[in-house]
Amino acid sequence: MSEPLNIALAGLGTVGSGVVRLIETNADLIARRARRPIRIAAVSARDRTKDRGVDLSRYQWLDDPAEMALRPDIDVVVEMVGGSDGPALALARNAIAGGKALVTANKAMIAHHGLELAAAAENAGVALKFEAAVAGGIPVIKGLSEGAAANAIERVYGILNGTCNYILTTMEASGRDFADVLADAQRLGYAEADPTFDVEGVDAAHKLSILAAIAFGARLRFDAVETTGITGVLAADIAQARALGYVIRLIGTAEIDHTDNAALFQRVRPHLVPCDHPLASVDGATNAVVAEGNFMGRLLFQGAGAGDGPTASAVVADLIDIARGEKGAAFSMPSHELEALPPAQSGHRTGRAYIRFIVPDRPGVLAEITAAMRDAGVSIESFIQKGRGEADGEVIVALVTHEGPESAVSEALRILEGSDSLASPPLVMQIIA
Ligand SMILES: NC(=O)c1ccc[n+]([C@@H]2O[C@H](COP(=O)([O-])OP(=O)(O)OC[C@H]3O[C@@H](n4cnc5c(N)ncnc54)[C@H](O)[C@@H]3O)[C@@H](O)[C@H]2O)c1
Ligand SMILES: N[C@@H](CCO)C(=O)O
Ligand code: NA
Repeated sequence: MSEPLNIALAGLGTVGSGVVRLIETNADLIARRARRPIRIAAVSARDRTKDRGVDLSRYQWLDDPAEMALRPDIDVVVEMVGGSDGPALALARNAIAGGKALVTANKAMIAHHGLELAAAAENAGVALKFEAAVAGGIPVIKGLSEGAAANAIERVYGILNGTCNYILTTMEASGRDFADVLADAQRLGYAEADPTFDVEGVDAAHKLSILAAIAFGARLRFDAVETTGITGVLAADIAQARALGYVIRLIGTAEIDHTDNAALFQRVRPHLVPCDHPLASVDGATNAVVAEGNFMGRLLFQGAGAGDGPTASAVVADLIDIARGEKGAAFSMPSHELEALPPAQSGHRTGRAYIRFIVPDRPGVLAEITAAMRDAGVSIESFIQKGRGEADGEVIVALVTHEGPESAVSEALRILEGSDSLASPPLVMQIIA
């Protein structure tokens, strides 16, 4: 068998210790499939004494991961520290500049600096791979950039954050509180170091921007993802949606808008999903990605989007590719060939929407809401008013619109803005077709 692929691991948390466990457990089959062994040459994390459930005594410990970039005996640096900038980015830049391949699970870093790192890797002639960064263990990057490579991708959308999906589906099944369920997701190792990235939709936006770049051959534009998280979703919304035949899921959607010149639409937002749609049965920390291509039709990728084992599986798959000598292009084509597409206007879009208001329980309120809808040209399909809401004297009013332009819904909400008939800003969720 050939020389081993020597790797250095930075970060030994949920993902890093999963990678050590996987490489140790499956060493033989990995060596056969990679046609050479994968050998851990050095490891580094903040705290050497911490019990991680893996025996690290046989690996060289580096107090400073920066050393990895300089060591001639290391072929690949595996970054599992996290954070868009700081030590992770410094390590990534130095590793590539030092001629090492880089494997990372860090979607925040790739979303912010992926184009720079890809260009640096191309110049240095080394691989940059990040399968674990999008939808954890699901090989969706490989699926899109290799399996679907012959297609023009028309749309890519799905459930991209395990923490939010775990929270929404657990709230749905148990009626438990948001905060209580979030604490569980953190305990299970699904949540980011800063869980606001999960619940505010930022983590899903990181992943969506990476997927969109690969799917459409577009320059990555994380800054242009329209992002709303799940913190505004009430137990009452979950119940209303259920009564109407839907569940609520945080969905990231990207597609090319051809209304004027080609533009890139990217949005993360809670959506209503019909109970018979494949995404409705995706629960817990499971992720699912749907990709629609002009020859392949609709593909559905589904699996564990977070957690040590599945994420490690994706990291080590990247290492096996590198061991086999497959460099590939980080975003499926050379970074300078990615097309610079402007962000699309969401008002061009059409569809049905759920709009929820919390209103004072007094005469005239419903009339004001329906008048605003009429004046903006929004046609209402159904309307639910539910008993007393959260606070005293307030009720929850939810409506579902007929198919129509999103710009009309925005106009209706603009008319209602600041009205004393609304106790708080309304929540709008699109309905997945
Ligand atoms: N947890 C998941 O399910 C999951 C899934 C996919 C991707 N990711 C990504 O993987 C990365 C790691 O996530 P995690 O959940 O394992 O995080 P974690 O907090 O469990 O582990 C981070 C590790 O990095 C080490 N570290 C922090 N600062 C360091 C520094 N300056 N130098 C050296 N080591 C340092 C910590 O000691 C720890 O070992 C993140 O980018 C995350 O977004 C996580
Ligand atoms: N925090 C992320 C981890 C996987 O990327 C999630 O909950 O999906
Ligand atoms: Na993946």
